[in-house]
Amino acid sequence: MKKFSIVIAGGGSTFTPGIVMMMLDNIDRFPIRTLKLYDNDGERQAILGEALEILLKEQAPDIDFSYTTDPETAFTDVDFCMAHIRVGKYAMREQDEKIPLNHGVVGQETCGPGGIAYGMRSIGGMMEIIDYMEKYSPDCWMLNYSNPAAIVAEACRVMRPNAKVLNICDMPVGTLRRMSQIIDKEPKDLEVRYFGLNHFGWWTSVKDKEGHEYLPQIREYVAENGYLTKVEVDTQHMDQSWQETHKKAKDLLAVNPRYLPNTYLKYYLFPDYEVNHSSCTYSRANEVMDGREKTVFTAAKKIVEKGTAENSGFTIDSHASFIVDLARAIAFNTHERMLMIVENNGAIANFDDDAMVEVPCIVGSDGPEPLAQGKIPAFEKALMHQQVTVEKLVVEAYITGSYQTLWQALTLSKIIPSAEVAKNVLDDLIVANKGFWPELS
Ligand SMILES: NC(=O)c1ccc[n+]([C@@H]2O[C@H](COP(=O)([O-])OP(=O)(O)OC[C@H]3O[C@@H](n4cnc5c(N)ncnc54)[C@H](O)[C@@H]3O)[C@@H](O)[C@H]2O)c1
Ligand SMILES: O=P(O)(O)OC[C@H]1O[C@H](O[C@H]2[C@H](O)[C@@H](O)[C@@H](O)O[C@@H]2CO)[C@H](O)[C@@H](O)[C@@H]1O
Ligand SMILES: [Mn+2]
Repeated sequence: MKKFSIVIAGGGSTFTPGIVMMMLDNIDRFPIRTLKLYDNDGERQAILGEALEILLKEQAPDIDFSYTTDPETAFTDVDFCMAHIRVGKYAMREQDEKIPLNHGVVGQETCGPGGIAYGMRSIGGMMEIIDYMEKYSPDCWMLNYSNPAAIVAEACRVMRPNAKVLNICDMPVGTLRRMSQIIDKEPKDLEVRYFGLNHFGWWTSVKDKEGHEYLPQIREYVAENGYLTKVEVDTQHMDQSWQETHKKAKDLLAVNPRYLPNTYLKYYLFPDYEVNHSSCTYSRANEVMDGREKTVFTAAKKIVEKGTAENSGFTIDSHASFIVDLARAIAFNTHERMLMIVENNGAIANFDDDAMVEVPCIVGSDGPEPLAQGKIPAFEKALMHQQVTVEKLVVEAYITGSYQTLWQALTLSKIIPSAEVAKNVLDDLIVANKGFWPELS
């Protein structure tokens, strides 16, 4: 079988060790000859790079491993770029969450003003790595899960329409795993129908391969418990705040029992509840810095200190195996059915063609082919239209440098109560994001 050359962009990410371990776990399905880490923060990346070098020498000595901050070295001779960059890192995520909260507005990584601020930072970073990929390895595909994926995907559509970038999110994968636990099945036994935007959608069907529909059974469970399951396989997302998120799906279902909701809809439908249950001084960014970031970087330092990765704290991020499924779909034309963020073009019959939507696709060597999801009802359609317009305005504001357009984007966000609050939040975000956003006028 062909062996592939991979670069991980955002090599210093908290997810890098888990994803490398997951790739090693899948090496028979997806052989690797070269693995490179690329980051623009050499110091942060080196901590993980040194540890992974030791681990790979022990567990996969045939793989040519390296880490670099030099784009040419990183992007030359690569087949796939797995991209998970966070422009501004956790320090800026903290600002994205706390600035809106100080104005009484939801502060969240990818939704509402936090997501808009993050989007304005991510667009430049993403275009930069896409350009490196196209310059040094024109045949390479980028599998992107850098956030905010909805805004990044729209920016790719407008700014790099021909680039080989596939935008994907792990949330539908994680939620399907919870659903499969609820009905005592395996995710691979199930086939779903789904429509929406990234972090903003609904499952309309969950069937087994024989065609049995499980949506009513799952709905009954979610109406009582949300997606909180009894057997926990996802240790990372059992922090208190994530438990609350999974539970809150119960209230989302009460508003709209027709379909099964994406958990992040809670930020749009229950913003007042979210603000009342958030802390302006200790947000999710703090939870992650004190949790996942500390755990991963402490484990890396220990490996380097001991000179061995035996019994190391690095764990396989097995839920991320969808990344290998996606790479295999492209490399081996497997026609895997996956939820992807793609240009609508009729997949949702009564929604704008040029909207970036999240729908099931069949993925082969030429990329994703969206599956038709038919017409959607008025309630979901109106919510989606409002949100997708926010995402489009953010990209327009980035390109034109228009303060007015970004103010409109914030004003239109369902999470923000008025144009006045939108302006106050925007003015604080501009100060905090100096050097990361284009100058607005
Ligand atoms: N879509 C999904 O399903 C999903 C799931 C989990 C995480 N994520 C995303 O993955 C990314 C990484 O998350 P994390 O929590 O591990 O963040 P992190 O801060 O630990 O890692 C991100 C890394 O990106 C680097 N970086 C920033 N800008 C860069 C640039 N222009 N070029 C190269 N490297 C750059 C940073 O230096 C940092 O080392 C985030 O965008 C996060 O939102 C997405
Ligand atoms: O707050 P964080 O940094 O821990 O997570 C934010 C990410 O959350 C989503 O991904 C979750 C997924 O929903 C859950 O089921 C589980 O499997 O873990 C994932 C994160 O590893 C979301 O899709 C991402 O875009 C967010 O970055
Ligand atoms: Mn996501």
